[in-house]
Amino acid sequence: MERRVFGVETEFGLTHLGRERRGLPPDEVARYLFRPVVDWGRSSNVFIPNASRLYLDVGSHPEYATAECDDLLDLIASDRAGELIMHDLALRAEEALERDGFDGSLYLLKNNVDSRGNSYGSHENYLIPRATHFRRLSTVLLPFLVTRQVIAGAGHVLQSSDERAAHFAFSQRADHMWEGISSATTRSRPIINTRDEPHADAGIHRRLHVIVGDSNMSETTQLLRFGATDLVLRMIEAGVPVGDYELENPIGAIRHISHDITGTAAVRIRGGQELTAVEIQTGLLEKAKTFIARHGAHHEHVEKILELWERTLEAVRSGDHSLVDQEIDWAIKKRLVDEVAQRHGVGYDHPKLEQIDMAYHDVRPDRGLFHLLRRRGRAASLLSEERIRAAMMDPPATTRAAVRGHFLSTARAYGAEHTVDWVHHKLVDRPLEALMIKDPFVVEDERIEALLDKLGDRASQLRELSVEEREAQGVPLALSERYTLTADRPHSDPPVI
Ligand SMILES: Nc1ncnc2c1ncn2[C@@H]1O[C@H](COP(=O)(O)OP(=O)(O)OP(=O)(O)O)[C@@H](O)[C@H]1O
Ligand SMILES: [Mg+2]
Repeated sequence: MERRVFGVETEFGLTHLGRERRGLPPDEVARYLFRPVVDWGRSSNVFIPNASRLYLDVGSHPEYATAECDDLLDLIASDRAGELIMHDLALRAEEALERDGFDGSLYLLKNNVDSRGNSYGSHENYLIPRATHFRRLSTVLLPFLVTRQVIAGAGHVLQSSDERAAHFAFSQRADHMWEGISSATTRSRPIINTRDEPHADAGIHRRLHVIVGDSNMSETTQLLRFGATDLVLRMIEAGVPVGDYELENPIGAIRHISHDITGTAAVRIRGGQELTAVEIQTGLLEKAKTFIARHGAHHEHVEKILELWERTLEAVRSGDHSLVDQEIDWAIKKRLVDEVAQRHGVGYDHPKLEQIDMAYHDVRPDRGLFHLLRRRGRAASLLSEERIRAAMMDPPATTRAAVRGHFLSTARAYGAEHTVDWVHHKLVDRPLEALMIKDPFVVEDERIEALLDKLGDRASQLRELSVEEREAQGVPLALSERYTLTADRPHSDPPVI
């Protein structure tokens, strides 16, 4: 595909530590966290003005799903905005908890395993042509995803078990995957989920749902993760030969690879050959380089992605992790963990190191260890704070998210009850005029404008609020109103006779 739509869903871990007493259980804390969301949207499943989705299912892992993005930096900005939105909610929840007599600290972690061993996800969504051959997904994409952890894993301090001693692994998620490709999400947790919900024209497109990834803190790692996956998909879509790396046992392989930080663990390819993760990734990288040399770069970050991909593989191959220890999560984290281990003369089985692993993912900017490292110049970034803050409020401009954001903001300004999802737009008073946008690349829609026109004369009545005005609203920034009505509400109460 020339242009592709991307989206990431992040589930967060939540812990409340009481100052004197035990903290509240996570599901209760999650309800506190989502109180402003429910007040704002009367539901714990809402689309917010930046066109992304906030969602609290039963249980305790609040989720943020980015709006549809067709630009990788927009995608990373929207995902990072999600962290700040959750952080904003966490600060308010902490205050509310305190008011109710539950003093203590709330920890919101963008990671994939809690201290009790539960796993939660970071799901990627890629728009792909319906015609993409399923077989190529299992022969090329699956081995790519199984081995991708060596370039994009978040790193993990694994405690000792019956089978092995405590050690540092590439991935948090690898030990929690149970199947290669399947339509189930929770029970068997597959690497690629085939549940067919394209949120697009099902005759043309599919939404590829990848649920194997680790949540990343590092923006550069995210660029590599999404960018390299996009490149592999492009080669699959173009039908070019990419080599056959179909794995004999993808789930055995993903664990085996994760647990061997030297990158030398070999996995068996169907047919008997044995290859290491670095060899498989190098094979795919070389094909991608050739593909780009022949077809040209399709966006401005391709060169950077290829360069970082190569350098990361070199870091694993040579054992010289300093090649990427500011850009790739597992290497940034490992350097920190190793320094602490050395300073205290302890091994990976020491609880302190497990704590550091967790604290790396703390989204709180003034407490999280990743953020601390970034401030100290030990972790690279790609985006300015302004861009991330803007992404908390504004939808991406180049996909239908722009229409959704505009629809939502306008309907709210008029106090008109409405419902939206990825595809639908409806004013509750006009149920017969519900509108669908199946093409995710649409950025304007006359039908929606006409529907919104029925709310009143927008040109003279709506005034866009400045960021300062929106900040002054006393609600989380992501939930602030974008417009105010300059005239009286057109739908005022009916006259009393
Ligand atoms: N046509 C599309 N192609 C690719 N991604 C899409 C498309 N439409 C929406 N997306 C993205 O897919 C993600 C959908 O997230 P959502 O959590 O709603 O889906 P889900 O995981 O299938 O549902 P649930 O979490 O309820 O099981 C979002 O990040 C969104 O931006
Ligand atoms: Mg989801």
